[in-house]
Amino acid sequence: MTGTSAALTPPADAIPPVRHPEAPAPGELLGAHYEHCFGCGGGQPHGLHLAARAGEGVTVTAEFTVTPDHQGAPGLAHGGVLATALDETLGSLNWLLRVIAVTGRLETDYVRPVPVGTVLHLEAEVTAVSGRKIYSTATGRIGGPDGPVAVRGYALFIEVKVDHFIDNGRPEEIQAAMSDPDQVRRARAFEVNP
Ligand SMILES: CCCCCCCCCCCCCCCC(=O)SCCNC(=O)CCNC(=O)[C@H](O)C(C)(C)COP(=O)(O)OP(=O)(O)OC[C@H]1O[C@@H](n2cnc3c(N)ncnc32)[C@H](O)[C@@H]1OP(=O)(O)O
Repeated sequence: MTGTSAALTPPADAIPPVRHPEAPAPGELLGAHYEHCFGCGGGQPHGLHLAARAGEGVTVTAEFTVTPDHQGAPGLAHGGVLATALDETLGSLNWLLRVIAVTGRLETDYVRPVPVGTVLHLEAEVTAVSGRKIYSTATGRIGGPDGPVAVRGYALFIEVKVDHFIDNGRPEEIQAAMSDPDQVRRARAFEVNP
């Protein structure tokens, strides 16, 4: 059974997404948005280390290898970890719009169990934009990029300003991030770009 809630149906006045002219070229790795991100950061030993790559239009592909740290049942990936992989992949799409956005709603279908040692091949696209609301979908396959579908995700991201993080994050991490000029420059550049 699949299907999404009404909250994930774009309104009638939604428009197709527009790839930002300075978005990374198709095929380019996007890199981590934050070193300590559980989804993509290199500084998280048990994190997903998910690597996303720009695709054509407003699409990305990504890969994530399930390790023993990611188990729920013996030898199988935890559903919450798979949701994280979907969330991270969907979130990376906003890089191509050059917009800072956070997940407002995420819905998932779990179609097949995902064993430890599996590479989850993900693809995602933005389907519509309405003001600050960004609608997107993702699919995760096992056994190769054209293998059987294991998970699907449907999301609504909401555009925010950098202040969202500054106002709500724990001061220790915010101060560390603010003292990283690359992190601040990138975030501010995204914020002011039309
Ligand atoms: C130095 C610092 C460096 C910083 C460097 C940053 C790097 C870039 C990091 C990115 C990180 C990504 C990481 C992976 C993606 C996550 O995992 S993000 C983390 C998980 N998400 C969150 O923590 C978000 C928590 N929620 C919130 O903060 C607030 O609810 C939100 C989402 C910002 C919305 O609040 P708001 O701005 O007050 O907006 P609001 O008016 O409530 O809603 C706007 C619209 O969205 C709709 N909406 C909002 N929520 C929902 C919902 N759940 N369902 C349906 N509709 C909704 C509203 O109905 C409204 O619709 P309209 O009335 O406009 O038609």
